[in-house]
Amino acid sequence: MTVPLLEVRDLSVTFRTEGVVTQAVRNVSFVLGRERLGIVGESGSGKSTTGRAVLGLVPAHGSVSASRLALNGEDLRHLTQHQWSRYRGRRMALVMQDPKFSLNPIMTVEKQITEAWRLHRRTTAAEARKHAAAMLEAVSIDDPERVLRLYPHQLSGGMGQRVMIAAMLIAEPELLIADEAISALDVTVGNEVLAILDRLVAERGMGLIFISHNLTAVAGLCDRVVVMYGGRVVEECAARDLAHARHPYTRALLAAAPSLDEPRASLASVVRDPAWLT
Ligand SMILES: Nc1ncnc2c1ncn2[C@@H]1O[C@H](COP(=O)(O)OP(=O)(O)OP(=O)(O)O)[C@@H](O)[C@H]1O
Repeated sequence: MTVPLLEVRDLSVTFRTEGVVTQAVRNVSFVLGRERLGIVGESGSGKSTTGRAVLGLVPAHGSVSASRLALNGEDLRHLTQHQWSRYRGRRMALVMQDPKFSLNPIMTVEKQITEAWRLHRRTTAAEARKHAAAMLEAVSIDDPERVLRLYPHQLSGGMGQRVMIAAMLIAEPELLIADEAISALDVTVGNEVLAILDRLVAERGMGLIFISHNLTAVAGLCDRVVVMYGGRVVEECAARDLAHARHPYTRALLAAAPSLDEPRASLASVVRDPAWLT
C-alpha cells in the first residue's frame, strides 16, 4: 500500500483567550497525495487554522489534537519546535496572502530567497545566488539578476508573491500550503500566480493545499475540494463536481461567489442549520 503524502485524522484545534474558548477546528480528516486539494469556506470556518496545524504553526494559546497527523508516514504529532522548523524549512512550506507582510522589508530579494535555504545546506554564496536566480526564472520573473538586488518595497504585489513562492520552493518541499495566496492580487495577476503554482506543483510532483475564498480559482486549480463550516468538514468532492455539490452550505457558497455577469446572493442571508455541525 502506498503511504499518502499527508494524513490528517480527527484534527481539532481549540483556542483559549481570556477565558473564551473557541473550537476553531473540529475533527477534521483528509488525505492528500501529490495532488491539489482546495479548502474553502467562509471567514472563520477554520481553513487557516487547519493549514497552520499541519505546519505546526498554531500559537501557544491553541491546543492541537489529532489521532493521526503524518507526512509520508512520519508522525508529526509530538515534534519539538526545533524539529518543526526543520520540517518547515525543507519538507513543507507556506505561502501567505500578502507578500508585504511576509517579506522582510530590510532584506534584498536574494537574501529572502537564499537565507532559509542556506541554513539547511552547505553551499557558497555564489552557488546560492545562482540557484535563487534560477528560482526567479521558474516563477516567470524576467531579468532575475536585477530583481535579486531589489528590496520588497520595490516589487509590485504580483512580483512580491512570486518572490515568496520562489523562497518557499527553493528547498523543494513535498508539501506547499498556499493560504489566500492570490487574495491580495488583482484578477489578472492572481491568475498568473495561479498558473505558476499549477505548473510548479505538476513539475515538482508536490502536494498542494490551496486555501481560498475564491471558489472559481479552487475549481480551476484543484483536483479535490474540502468544504469547511464552523470548524468541520461538511463536504468533500472532486473539484470538477463542485458546481453540482449537494450540501446546502456548499450550494450557498456557490450562490454567493462573485460573478462578473450576475448579481449574487449574500452569504449572510443563508439559513444555517445547527445539524451541519453534528
Ligand atoms: N490565534 C488565534 N487566537 C484565537 N482565536 C483564533 C486564532 N486564530 C483563529 N482563531 C479563531 O478560530 C476560528 C477559525 O479561524 P480561521 O482563521 O482558521 O478561519 P478561516 O476560515 O481561515 O477564516 P479567514 O478566511 O477569515 O482567514 C475563528 O473563530 C477565529 O477567530
